[in-house]
Amino acid sequence: MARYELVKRSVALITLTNPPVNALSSAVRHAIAKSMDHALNDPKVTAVVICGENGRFCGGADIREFAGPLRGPPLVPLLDAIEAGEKPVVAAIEGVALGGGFELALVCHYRIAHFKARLGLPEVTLGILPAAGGTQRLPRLIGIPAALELITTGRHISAQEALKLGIVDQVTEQNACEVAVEFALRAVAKPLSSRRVSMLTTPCPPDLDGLLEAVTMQVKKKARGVMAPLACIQAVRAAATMPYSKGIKRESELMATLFNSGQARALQYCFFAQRTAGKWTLPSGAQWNNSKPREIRSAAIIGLGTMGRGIVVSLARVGISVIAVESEKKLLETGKQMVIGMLERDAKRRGVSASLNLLKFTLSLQDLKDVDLVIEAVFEDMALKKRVFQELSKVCRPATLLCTNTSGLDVDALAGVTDRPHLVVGMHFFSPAHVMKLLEVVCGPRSSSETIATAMILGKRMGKVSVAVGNCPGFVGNRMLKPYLDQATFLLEEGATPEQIDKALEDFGFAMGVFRMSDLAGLDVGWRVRKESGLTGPDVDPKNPPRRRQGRRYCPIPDMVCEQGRFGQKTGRGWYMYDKPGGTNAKPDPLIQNLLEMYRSRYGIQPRNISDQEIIERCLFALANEGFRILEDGIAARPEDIDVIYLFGYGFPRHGGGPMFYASMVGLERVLERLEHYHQAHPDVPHLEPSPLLKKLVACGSPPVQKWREHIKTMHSHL
Ligand SMILES: CCCCCCCCCCCCC[C@H](O)CC(=O)SCCNC(=O)CCNC(=O)[C@H](O)C(C)(C)COP(=O)(O)OP(=O)(O)OC[C@H]1O[C@@H](n2cnc3c(N)ncnc32)[C@H](O)[C@@H]1OP(=O)(O)O
Repeated sequence: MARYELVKRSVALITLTNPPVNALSSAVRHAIAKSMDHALNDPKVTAVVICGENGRFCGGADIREFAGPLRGPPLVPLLDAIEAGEKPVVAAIEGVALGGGFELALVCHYRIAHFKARLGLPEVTLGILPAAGGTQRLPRLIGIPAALELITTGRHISAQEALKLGIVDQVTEQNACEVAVEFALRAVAKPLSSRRVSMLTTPCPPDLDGLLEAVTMQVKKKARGVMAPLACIQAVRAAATMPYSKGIKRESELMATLFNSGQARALQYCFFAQRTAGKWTLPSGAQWNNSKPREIRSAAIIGLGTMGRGIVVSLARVGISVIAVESEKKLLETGKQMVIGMLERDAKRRGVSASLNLLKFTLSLQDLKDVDLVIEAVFEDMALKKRVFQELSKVCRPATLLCTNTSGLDVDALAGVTDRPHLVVGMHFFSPAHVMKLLEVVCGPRSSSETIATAMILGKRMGKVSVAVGNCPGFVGNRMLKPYLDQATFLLEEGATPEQIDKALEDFGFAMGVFRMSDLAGLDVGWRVRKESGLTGPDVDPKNPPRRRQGRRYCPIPDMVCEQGRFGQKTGRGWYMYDKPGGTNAKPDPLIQNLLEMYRSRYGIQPRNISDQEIIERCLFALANEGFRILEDGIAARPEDIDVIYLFGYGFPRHGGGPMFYASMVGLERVLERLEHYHQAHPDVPHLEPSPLLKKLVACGSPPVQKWREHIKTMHSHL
């Protein structure tokens, strides 16, 4: 767990050896304590260097240990002892120094960083705070404003920024351990008192209260209802107003309030869920670590609408040559100018040059014959997509992968019109595709493991979180959206307003309420889908009762809104009104109020007061209920995948963990009971009927999310 060597005859080199990130597990803490004791008591040793094996200093505390009882030497006294030692200790930071790893570096008397190293205190992203002295030492070292920013955001910084801030003493392009050993030899016999960060006086800004107040407001606005950043601010205040000995106690008290909180559990779950999601498996045994992806050097995108443009940018900025195809000259020219603008702005922001030389724009599919992979991003129309895939089959070389960006159509039906169904896969990007991190990789029954592996790795290369899902209408994300949207519109019928529903969801932590989100996405998309599926429009049988379709409750209000030409932000009117078409400032619209009132009186609905609790329960439990069905159907392999999709694609708050984790946190028994209650009240809404898997899990004692898989007996996995 830590290697101890004597180098240059008098320097003790302590190397943390806990792959992959040298996390500070109890065994590592024990080994550090033992090694330090040895070094400080060996008269041959004049200085100490601490580094990490495999070019990684330390990724912080072992997060997996947080779920169990605390064992091993506690970190704070261990780190205090290193700082208090009478021999100079130098941290040789390569790779990462994060969280507890950064706090370990802060107790060393000197810090040498490799120029590629990254440092940071990301604890806040895990729902906790840097509780090994980080909130007390960093402000003393770099001042309150900079420390506050780093601690409340969890942002990683480069070695160069760390040098500028005064966190590290030297940045090197050479081997950081070797440089640190030489540095340590030079530090022998120099006084250490000024190098003990906990002994420094925190440089205080003139208006400390004003600054803390401003940061508190900022944090509350950005992360509504999230506890950890607020606790971080209080801990930093202690660093400014208390001696270290008291400040560290305050840090520990604040940590105690966070450590076992639901938010911390949810955020730590998200950390691992995100990493689990990339580990796809198929019933055949093929999986992420035994399937070889193809190397993709060139790609083509068909369609330069909003999605197509975002996909071109995502590919080009990671060095893939892209041929972009449109059907008309004018559309091609407009798309080209927009892509170039997006790439230039993106490059400017990242301080690199725009990779415009990788782009080619064409009207001819014939130009695609040599590309490695094609992503179709044309209009959401099955017949059109089929024509494109047939054409691609003829044009592209036999080994070219054919992908579709459909948001819910049958991927296998598209595969069926090609000469290579095994090379067809869905790559469902989320709008705007160059910004949103989620990629659903839709595995058709005939998609080969090599095809899936290639799409998954390509997503990762583009900086996306790729999740493998099965092929069914709407896949995972959009399939679950339907019951969620339905509940929101039923609540409108019953007496709620769009603002009330959105506020309840935003207070819960969603980036945007359901109606604001729909306005942003465009209301016409769903309207067209409903018309195509016979739910609205001229094809609806007039004998249909007005608020029922296909044997279940149906709310026509969204259709009525669209009939008025209100398609959301793009038309300046939707569920809300905006200053202008394309405006983003949503204001309640009295016309919508009128529409709702007229609608209710027309159907004799007596509006009632609806509580926020009912809004949250009906929307979120219906969402999770569909998630359970998706697991039963084998469309998602595990609840973590569903949660990751909702976290990265639909703005579900991370501190809620995702719909499935949230259901488990509320308690499956309670979710079941509430769904039964609401289904009894609304028997014509099948989505409220508790799914068999939910019932089964409750019958099995409501196991934790990570164990649900053991209870899912899927006969026909789509993965
Ligand atoms: C009433 C009760 C009172 C209780 C008081 C309790 C007091 C307890 C004392 C606490 C002291 C606090 C100490 C400290 O302040 C707290 C911390 O340090 S929290 C941890 C902070 N660190 C991080 O957040 C870093 C997390 N890791 C990363 O960001 C990345 O992994 C990385 C290091 C940048 C590397 O990225 P990649 O190369 O892309 O690799 P992966 O991310 O895929 O990771 C590989 C592998 O490693 C696992 N892993 C990574 N970090 C950790 C970790 N810190 N602990 C455990 N495991 C980790 C990751 O899950 C991957 O695993 P795999 O998927 O391969 O199984």
